[in-house]
Amino acid sequence: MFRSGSFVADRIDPTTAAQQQPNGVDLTLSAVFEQASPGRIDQDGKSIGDRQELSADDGVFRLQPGGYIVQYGETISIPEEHVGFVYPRSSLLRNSCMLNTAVWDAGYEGKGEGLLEVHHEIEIEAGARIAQLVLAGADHEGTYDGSYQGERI
Ligand SMILES: O=c1ccn([C@H]2C[C@H](O)[C@@H](COP(=O)(O)OP(=O)(O)OP(=O)(O)O)O2)c(=O)[nH]1
Repeated sequence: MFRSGSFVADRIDPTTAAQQQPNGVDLTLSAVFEQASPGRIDQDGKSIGDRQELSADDGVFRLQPGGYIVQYGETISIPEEHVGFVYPRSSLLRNSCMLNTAVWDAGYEGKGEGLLEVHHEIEIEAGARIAQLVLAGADHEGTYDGSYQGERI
């Protein structure tokens, strides 16, 4: 069962009333990066390539078509017996952009990242809402203990 927006809001810091939705909580855009060197995925391990942070122009990111790593402004705590999913705000895809996301594990805590695909030039204000986190009840063995645990908190 998916939990309500108010349940999700209690696991996100900070949150405002404007971020709370019926079924989840909106996440805001904190920082934008362009990948600058290759990463690597091995059978056992991985490394993340270098990246270059983009600066906002008068508080606005003006993004040309391409792929960008985005960081969210909120610390997310996925409670035990739950799994999290992040979806793009539909206004992004209505503007020819897409946010690619993965699974948010039980026990993870941190400010995560997503991949923003820009298919047509777009302007996004720093701090604007770009995504929504929902939480579903889930069985699991163990909790998240990987290299991203506690990132940026
Ligand atoms: O779109 C997403 C999805 C997940 N996460 C966070 C929460 C998740 O619990 C953590 C690790 O994700 P995952 O397990 O998919 O990463 P991995 O590449 O397998 O890393 P690890 O080896 O640490 O498990 O990253 C994000 O920041 N963005």
